Amino acid sequence: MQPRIVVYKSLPADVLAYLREHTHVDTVYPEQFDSREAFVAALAESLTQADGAIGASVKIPPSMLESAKRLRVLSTVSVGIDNFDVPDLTRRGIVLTHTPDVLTESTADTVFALILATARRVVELADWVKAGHWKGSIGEAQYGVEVQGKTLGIVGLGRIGGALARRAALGFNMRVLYTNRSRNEAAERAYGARRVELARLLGESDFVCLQVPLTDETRHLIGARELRSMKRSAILINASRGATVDEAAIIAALSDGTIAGAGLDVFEEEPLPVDSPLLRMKNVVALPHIGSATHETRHAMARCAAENLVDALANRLSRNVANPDVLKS
Ligand SMILES: NC(=O)C1=CN([C@@H]2O[C@H](COP(=O)(O)OP(=O)(O)OC[C@H]3O[C@@H](n4cnc5c(N)ncnc54)[C@H](OP(=O)(O)O)[C@@H]3O)[C@@H](O)[C@H]2O)C=CC1
Ligand SMILES: O=C(O)C(=O)CO
Repeated sequence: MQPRIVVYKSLPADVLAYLREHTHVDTVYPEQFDSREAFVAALAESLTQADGAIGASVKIPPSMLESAKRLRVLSTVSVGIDNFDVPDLTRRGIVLTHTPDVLTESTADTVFALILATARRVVELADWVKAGHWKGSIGEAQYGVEVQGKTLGIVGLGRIGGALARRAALGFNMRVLYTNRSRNEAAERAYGARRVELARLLGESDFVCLQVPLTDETRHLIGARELRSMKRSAILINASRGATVDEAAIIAALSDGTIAGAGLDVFEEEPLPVDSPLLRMKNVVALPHIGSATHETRHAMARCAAENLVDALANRLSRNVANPDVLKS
């Protein structure tokens, strides 16, 4: 008998067809429900009958799994795994798979787009032109700051951080500093990246980019104190998860000139509430969590997650397992 799965995010037709070839598919999509609560309740109910599930952007806490006695595999269409309690999944014997690598380059592009957009005030000035304010030669009031030759601090130099370091060092002749718990020797060799303490990175960088996973250790890693230790001319870029930064602290720091600007792809609450002060700040470029959002990358992520699920259900997956300890039990 084919394993039974729940698909809780719409997937490209060919990926869904692939899943239907190998499994019995049930679907529960957010857009079918009037409220988020109703969707989550329906998902929890369908997990009770499922061997596996595939989707993204939904928190799946232990409480949702109490009655999911058959569940063996959760496949997230993302590299980030902060929607799950990973040790709890391991205790339950549930394999968690994710999609590293396939989104690395497109996400690094988004980060670099935020660096350039904030430094050169691209969004603010494009809006200024559209509003009919361009009536003569531009002057200092419209100048931005240089990116090339500056110092880039990467908090979390892993796969995406490495692709960012490559763009910065080889494309823009930037000096690269980073903080990781362990050294990234490949990035040190290839891009001259230098591992330093967070305090030094914050104090010396012109652009501080967060690319750490969201964990208990990294939640609110950047708060009021850290923002105060940055240069007043510095720009903060966050394309990791909103909660790696204390959003109230960043709003205060941007309002009082503690830092010069921010490029944000992720927020503590998503979608960003329409009354967020961030939306009224000229020195903020806010994006709707588009780090990996190209047609090509999103398709590759869906395909990767589907293959992860099918292979894990067949007990033949050794790649892309976020809790490899589960395979030992
Ligand atoms: N905006 C978007 O759309 C996207 C956002 N993301 C986010 O980016 C994150 C990173 O992805 P990816 O580069 O593939 O992941 P990697 O695991 O390759 O890189 C993460 C890096 O963070 C470092 N790190 C982890 N914990 C800490 C810590 N406590 N202190 C300092 N450094 C730490 C790791 O080094 P070490 O272990 O040595 O500390 C590692 O170098 C994802 O988890 C996701 O949240 C990813 C894709 C798209
Ligand atoms: O993969 C992730 O973790 C994302 O945030 C979306 O690509």
